[in-house]
Amino acid sequence: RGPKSLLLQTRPLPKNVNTEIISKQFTASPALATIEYFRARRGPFTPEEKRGKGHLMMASTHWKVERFVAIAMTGIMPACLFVQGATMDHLLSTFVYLHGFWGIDGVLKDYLVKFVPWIGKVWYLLAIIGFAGLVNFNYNDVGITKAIQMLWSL
Ligand code: HEM
Repeated sequence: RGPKSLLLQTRPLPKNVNTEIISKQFTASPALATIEYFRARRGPFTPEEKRGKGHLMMASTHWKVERFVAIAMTGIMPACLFVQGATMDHLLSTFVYLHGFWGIDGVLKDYLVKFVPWIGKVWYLLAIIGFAGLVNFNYNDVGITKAIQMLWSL
């Protein structure tokens, strides 16, 4: 976001913001500001951002959903070996795909969006095409579990 980055803004925060609670506002020399520009943004976040303005859910709720999905995968992965079929294939693909999607999405948002603002749209497009491919594979081929087993037995 260049010089408009929240980190580099010097305008005062709204009166209702408790600066003891949120991160200190950034003020620095141009040299330090350049270094700061290349760091991933970890705040200060505006109250609107914390509430998840423009998003479907609060960031903390999203974080919990991500962890729920990651933990669920530890059960779904071995379960697929014992209970096989289309339902398990779709469950496995959906959970692993969601996890991988959010994982990469987070890395892109933390490190790349700042330099390539449209990268998120490319990622969403790739992700939709990729997921469609997986669903197609589960419907019209041996399914993801069987495919992994076949790969292992090579
Ligand atoms: C049961 C297996 C797995 C578990 C329990 C698991 C768990 C986790 C957890 C807890 C995180 C968050 C780490 C953090 O925020 O500090 C994470 C990040 C991530 N995971 Fe997994 N994961 C598993 C398998 C996978 C697989 C199969 C993929 C690839 C599709 C994957 C891709 C990622 C990515 C891209 C990140 C983000 C890395 C980052 O932020 O630097 N994970 N995983």
